[in-house]
Amino acid sequence: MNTHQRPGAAQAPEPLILKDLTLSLFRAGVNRTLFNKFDLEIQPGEITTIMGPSGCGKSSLLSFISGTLAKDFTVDGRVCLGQRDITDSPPEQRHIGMLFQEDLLFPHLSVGENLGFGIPAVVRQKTDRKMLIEQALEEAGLSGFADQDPATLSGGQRARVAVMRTLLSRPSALLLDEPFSKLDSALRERFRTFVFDHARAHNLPTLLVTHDPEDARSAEGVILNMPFV
Ligand SMILES: Nc1ncnc2c1ncn2[C@@H]1O[C@H](COP(=O)(O)OP(=O)(O)OP(=O)(O)O)[C@@H](O)[C@H]1O
Repeated sequence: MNTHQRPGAAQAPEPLILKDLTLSLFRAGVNRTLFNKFDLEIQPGEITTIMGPSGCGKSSLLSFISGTLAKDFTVDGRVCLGQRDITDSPPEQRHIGMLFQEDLLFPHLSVGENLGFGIPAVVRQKTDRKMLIEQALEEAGLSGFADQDPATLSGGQRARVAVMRTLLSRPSALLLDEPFSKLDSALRERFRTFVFDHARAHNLPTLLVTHDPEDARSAEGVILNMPFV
């Protein structure tokens, strides 16, 4: 798949940068440091993988980047998109796309409505919403599915809709929190390729967290192993 600028794309791609991140948790009288002066830079179109066992802090790192970290944590450090420091920005202004283990499609909306949900107003003004949805469905191999109820889709089809919905929101970076772990092995292989190809085609700096070495190998980027402290 070639890198391409999509209609209505918001801005030039920028690296995702973490500077001097220290993240700790105080619980039952004990202070536990998950990250200590951690630095990371992911260029547009690159996929970096962080691997580590359950509970080491992978999801917490993604929450810090997306602005949804719980108040229980003590944090120091900055997160930037290129020159833009977004550390203190509310989540909705960060434009960070996320994919999780669960596809989180809205059950009360059709497939097309799910896809249309996140399209930013600025994109809708410039580009026909229906055309964007149809284009996304085609890319997901789901042409003609717009009016369908998400519950009628297979797991793989739902997963592809979730990816396209995230991309339609025009994110500046993509965070992947074990999005492959609930899929069976044949589907997993194909879905990995689908996600990684799209992340690169959209020139997104992408951070994958996983405990599966095969996910990390397939991403074909830098692999970092936790714990770091
Ligand atoms: N809101 C919270 N309040 C207190 N502790 C939390 C909170 N969220 C996570 N933790 C703790 O922080 C630590 C890191 O959790 P996190 O979910 O980031 O790990 P993880 O590496 O993503 O694990 P997994 O692979 O199981 O998802 C764990 O000890 C967890 O219990």
